Amino acid sequence: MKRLALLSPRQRQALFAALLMVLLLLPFLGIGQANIDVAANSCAYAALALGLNIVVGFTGLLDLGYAAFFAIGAYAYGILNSFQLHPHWSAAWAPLAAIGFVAKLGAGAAATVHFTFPFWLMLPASAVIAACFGMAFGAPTLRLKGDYLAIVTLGFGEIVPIVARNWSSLTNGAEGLNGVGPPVLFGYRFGINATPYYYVGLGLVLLLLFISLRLKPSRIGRAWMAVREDEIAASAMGVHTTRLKLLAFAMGAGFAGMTGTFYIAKLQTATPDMFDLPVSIMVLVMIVLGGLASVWGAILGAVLLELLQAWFLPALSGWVQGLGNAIHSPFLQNLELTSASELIFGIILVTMMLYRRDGLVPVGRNEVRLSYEQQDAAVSRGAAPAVARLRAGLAETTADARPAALEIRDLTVKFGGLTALKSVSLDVPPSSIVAVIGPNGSGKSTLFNSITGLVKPSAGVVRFAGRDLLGLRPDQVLRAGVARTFQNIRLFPNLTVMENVLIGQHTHLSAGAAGAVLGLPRVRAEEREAREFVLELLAMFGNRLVPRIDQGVAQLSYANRRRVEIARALASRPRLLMLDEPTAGMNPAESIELAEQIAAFRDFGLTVLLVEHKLDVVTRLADNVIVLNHGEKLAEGRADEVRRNEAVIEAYIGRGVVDA
Ligand SMILES: Nc1ncnc2c1ncn2[C@@H]1O[C@H](COP(=O)(O)OP(=O)(O)OP(=O)(O)O)[C@@H](O)[C@H]1O
Repeated sequence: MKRLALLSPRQRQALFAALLMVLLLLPFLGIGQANIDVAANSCAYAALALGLNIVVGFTGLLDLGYAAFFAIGAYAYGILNSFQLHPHWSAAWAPLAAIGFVAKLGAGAAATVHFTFPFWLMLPASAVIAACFGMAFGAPTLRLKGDYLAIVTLGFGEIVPIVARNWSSLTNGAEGLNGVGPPVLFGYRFGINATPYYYVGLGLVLLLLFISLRLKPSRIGRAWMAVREDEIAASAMGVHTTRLKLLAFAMGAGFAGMTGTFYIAKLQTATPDMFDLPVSIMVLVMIVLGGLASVWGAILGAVLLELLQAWFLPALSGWVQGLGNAIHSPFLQNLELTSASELIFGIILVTMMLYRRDGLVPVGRNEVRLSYEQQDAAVSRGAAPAVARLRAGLAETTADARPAALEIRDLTVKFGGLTALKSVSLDVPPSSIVAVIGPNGSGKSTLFNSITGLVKPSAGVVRFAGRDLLGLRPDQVLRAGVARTFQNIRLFPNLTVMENVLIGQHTHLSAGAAGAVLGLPRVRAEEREAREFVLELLAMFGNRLVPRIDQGVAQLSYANRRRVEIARALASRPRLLMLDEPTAGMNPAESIELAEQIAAFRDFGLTVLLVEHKLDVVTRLADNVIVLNHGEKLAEGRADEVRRNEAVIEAYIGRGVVDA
């Protein structure tokens, strides 16, 4: 797999073309109908895996009831192209009959309607129907996280087959739908020959593969991954997390719905047990085996599991039974491993978790080897292009808005019985730097969280540029022009430096899922420009980050991670930048370097609110300092005044520091 990653894009394209050629010629290679059928089933599983990969792999939503959407797509087609529903014929049906969606069976008063909705129409229609169910189901449940979401989806996955089993008038209950019509293409009726189904399945996989590959590096794909990596940070960077989760859920459901239609058309029957829990688990195992979030991995996992079930398990049963005959063991003679697939899934899951968590085709990060020169820090202060663009962004937003002043009045935050902030008021004038200092637990982070919508204050007013921020979601606060960093660094650890900073531009980019899939020129131009801006922003830190642009942020030094977080916040082109202990973990030289960069931000018009423990940094930077203690404002003034304040010395600075 590593070798594959090393291939140039051209070599990869050639490899893909060769593979595609083999796949297209597969039915002519004399492999037999049974194996072509296995190949067609592999396509169905691969399509399912690609859909679940969007939900679980890209967005990190553990969905254990995915087969429900597969069932919905299957029954949608099955019901609308079979004899299951046969209402009495009336003239009202005539228009549908004219376009071939229904047929009249019998004559006179006994005539009934035979539903014959075409497969080719139902393929996209099922995607839409399943996606609608996905949204209806997701809207109330996607607020849940992790295990809770898994349990709710598990329930949904159980409910759908139960409904199918019991709503006999619609689904024919446990007996299942019979006589589901096969696809008809230009008068050719597919029948039971596996070959045409294989080609349809292959087409479906190619379509879904294309969509997945286009979405993954797009604005939407990045936002999904941001949600997966750190929902709070994603939201603070402007991602409307609920909407994106819903989109992922709907899209995954749509993929499954389409596959359901394909699968049922191929089998020409649908029974509820085809959509039970083991199917959801099987698809999950496929993407874990392939590598979560890995598009090619999902396909590989699906093919391997189908081959395992179709070839390996029957062969294994034969070997074991043969062994049973040889040693006269009735237990082994009767052992049927073909039905033991769930046991095998379990073994695969456990083995993957123990030995290869990233799956067979891990989502690789380039290991960037830096030259000696690149590793040697060349410090820069305020790279001109980024500054120019940030300044232009500020001018744009300030043109019709009021000055970027932050006003906080009587802000009170309570956590149960603990009052973290007591009636705190402060002002951050436009284009100034205000620092908040205070001992641990004095409420500094709570202040930041209240401003950015992460904590709900019990009373008070937070107004920025004349707009009330209280009650807004974190992404709305970002849209209002307020970006922040976190005390404990909340980057998206499995994404690269470039991807992290690109996510900062989420609200400034407009590409939706459709635009990204279609590769519209507007979207491509926007993406190119966004990447350029990232490079410009990173250049603000000299060569500390530029050579590391494709590195996963988890590999960066602590100080560099802080810089990426600042760049990510700046990427949103804020008017107020809130930095929570930006120099924590940096040595004195690095702290001063960063302090000068922050000063440069103010110089080009940004308003900065800063939490900082290093008093020399505060003194160097802050126009005004606010001291918090036990959630209350203890003092306020210029840094030198505050440093001499007796109460501040007592509560925070300590006499030793001042005397020294
Ligand atoms: N989500 C929460 N639930 C309950 N208590 C909280 C919560 N967040 C903060 N607190 C409490 O509120 C008080 C203020 O915490 P906060 O993190 O704002 O302090 P801080 O000044 O940022 O401290 P530090 O410098 O250690 O980060 C502390 O007593 C803390 O334990």
